[in-house]
Amino acid sequence: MKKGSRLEENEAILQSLLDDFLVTDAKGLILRVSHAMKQLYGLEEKDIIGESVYELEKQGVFTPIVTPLVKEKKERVTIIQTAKENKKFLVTGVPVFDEKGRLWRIATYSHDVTELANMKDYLGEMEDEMERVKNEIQILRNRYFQEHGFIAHSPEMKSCLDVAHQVASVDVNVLLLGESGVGKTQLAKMIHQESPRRKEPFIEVNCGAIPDSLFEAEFFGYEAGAFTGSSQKGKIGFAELAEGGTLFLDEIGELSLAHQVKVLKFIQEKTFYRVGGNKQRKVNFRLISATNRPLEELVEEKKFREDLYFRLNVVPITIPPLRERASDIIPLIHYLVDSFGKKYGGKKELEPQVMQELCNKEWKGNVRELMNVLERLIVTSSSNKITKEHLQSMNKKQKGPAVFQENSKSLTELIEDYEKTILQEAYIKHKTTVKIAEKLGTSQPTVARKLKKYKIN
Ligand SMILES: Nc1ncnc2c1ncn2[C@@H]1O[C@H](COP(=O)(O)OP(=O)(O)OP(=O)(O)O)[C@@H](O)[C@H]1O
Repeated sequence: MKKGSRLEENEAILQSLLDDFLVTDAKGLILRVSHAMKQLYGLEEKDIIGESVYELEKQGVFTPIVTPLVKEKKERVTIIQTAKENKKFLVTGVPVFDEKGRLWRIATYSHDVTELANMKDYLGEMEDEMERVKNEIQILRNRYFQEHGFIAHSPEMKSCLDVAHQVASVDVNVLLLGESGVGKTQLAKMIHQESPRRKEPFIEVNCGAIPDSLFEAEFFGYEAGAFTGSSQKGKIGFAELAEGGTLFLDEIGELSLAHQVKVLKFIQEKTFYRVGGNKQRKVNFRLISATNRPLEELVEEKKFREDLYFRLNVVPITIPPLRERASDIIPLIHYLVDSFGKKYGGKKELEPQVMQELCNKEWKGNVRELMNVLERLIVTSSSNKITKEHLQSMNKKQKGPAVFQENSKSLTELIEDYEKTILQEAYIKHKTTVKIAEKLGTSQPTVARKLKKYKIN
């Protein structure tokens, strides 16, 4: 190929490049440009040949320029440049050296990235907007939960609430797991409140509190005169009461195997017969169940039916014990002190040491125990400030049997005090009368009577 035609070929290649191509000398004087210059920057070739890029930068044609950076670094440099009409260019400057290694030319090519930059800005704005909306939702949600008396500051509790929130709108079976007093019932109520069934009933059935022999009659109801001692009018059971709403089966782990079969059939078919009745009844409800027992272990031990477990366990939510979510304790204390203060007509305040001590407790009975302690502290303190001494004296009273003191209470009163303390502790731990009776080796009616007597609930 002849020398002339090689040059022509180079020129043709250069001009065919869609991107702008510009060559300056070492001082930044423009020697050559491609035709795309007009299309991209709106500049005529004849107007800028011989011009200095520094001058064009001053005039605001494009800024910043890559030339000084290439001169300084003596290597390829890429920058984002802004031109008129806020166009954005990705500009790369390449140094060309003479045979002595001195900077001779700077070749620059630019690529229009306006659209890309706009997209990036848009994306950035969208991300900011999303962040803002997310924060707003979080604030609204916190406010909603706070208004409904549900404190959730810890990440663990927040993630429980997130799942609860997600499943509230669909009729999926939810199984709430966690120790006694962690807030399972409260969460079940909130799921109901956020569900489309909120205007319909929320029927709570404490499976552990209904004596085995009465379960069917209580759960499915019975027809008039169905059995000796039954009401003449018959009775509607929990199953029927839940029509249209949410049926909350609390303490489901306490159900006997025989009743598990019946409940499973009922959950699957959503139909039932009242005791002594022959009319099949249909009911439409959403099911939430809860237990503080390790259901999986019970299944392995064949104490809980696997098929029922799978039915219930569609969406499990495990609420961690209070001791594992320390960041909930202080907000809970503030909330409870405030609401008990209002209930008992006086604003109370905890001394910092009391706060410290409460934060360090193990809270085996979880939020219920914390509530009981704060309620007792508030009710029994005569001053507005609850002190460490007050807490200690209350703990002492709770701990052991009272010892004999001159002019102390009568023996009956002392025994009653002690009995009350035992029942309070047992109630915090086991909640149901059936369970308490079992643990204390007494009958369920006795426990129910004594709880009533001592106003423990
Ligand atoms: N996060 C919370 N914020 C405010 N109050 C709470 C919270 N969690 C629980 N409580 C309160 O603590 C008490 C016990 O909660 P709840 O009855 O829901 O516990 P539970 O897990 O269902 O207990 P159990 O297994 O013994 O039935 C209730 O009075 C409830 O309102």
